[in-house]
Amino acid sequence: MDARSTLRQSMRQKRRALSLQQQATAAHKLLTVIKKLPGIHKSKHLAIYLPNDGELDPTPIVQWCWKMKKNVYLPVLHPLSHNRLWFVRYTRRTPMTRNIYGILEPKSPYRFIRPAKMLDVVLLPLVAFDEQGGRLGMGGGYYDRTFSFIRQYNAQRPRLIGLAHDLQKVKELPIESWDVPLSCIITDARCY
Ligand SMILES: Nc1nc2c(c(=O)[nH]1)N(C=O)[C@@H](CNc1ccc(C(=O)N[C@@H](CCC(=O)O)C(=O)O)cc1)CN2
Ligand SMILES: Nc1ncnc2c1ncn2[C@@H]1O[C@H](COP(=O)(O)OP(=O)(O)OP(=O)(O)O)[C@@H](O)[C@H]1O
Repeated sequence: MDARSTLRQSMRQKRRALSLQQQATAAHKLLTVIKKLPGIHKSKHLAIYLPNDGELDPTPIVQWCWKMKKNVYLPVLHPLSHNRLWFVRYTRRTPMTRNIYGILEPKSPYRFIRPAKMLDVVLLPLVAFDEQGGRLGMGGGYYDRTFSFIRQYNAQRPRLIGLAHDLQKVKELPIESWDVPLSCIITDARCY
């Protein structure tokens, strides 16, 4: 195994070891930090995710967005395009199904897709990060491929925000040429 996958395994194990109570506390602290982000109140279309594998739980943010009448979207594995994501509208009534990784996603997504370029904010889950902007995801390159247009066209939208538990911070990660730039990383403790 290379260094990246070894680190990925150990960090995933670390976050899975958190108790339900620790997860719930982290999720509520996260919402507090998110609400203070400049610009978040103006955003209308936010892509979020449903937690898997011990990830920092953004469901309080989903609830808050619904309450504030903001539109929430979830990543859906693209059925044709290799390792890319679609973003599909998510409401309390959306029928759900599990994807190949066992993660819940909206069923029959076709009617409610929003193009990635038309999202305001994307909250994406990280496996590890450093204070210099280096990051590690699950290894599929799904977000990198889907948002490669940001670097390509120097696009101002959407704003990508990485989410992770504070304990997923490492000293240094190499930045790869395909890594899409994040505007910040938010943990249960603070904003980097
Ligand atoms: N909550 C959540 N949703 C998400 C992501 C995510 O990281 N978190 N994704 C972000 O990309 C996409 C799914 N990507 C994923 C990539 C790999 C694995 C995974 O568990 N891989 C297995 C190996 C699976 C196999 O090859 O059969 C593993 O590493 O153990 C899960 C999700 C879209 N939705
Ligand atoms: N824009 C792209 N075009 C083609 N391949 C890409 C692109 N972005 C990433 N990849 C490939 O995807 C693979 C996974 O990348 P990496 O290990 O950085 O995943 P990751 O950090 O988990 O990404 P993500 O958080 O986006 O899922 C790499 O082998 C990389 O070559």
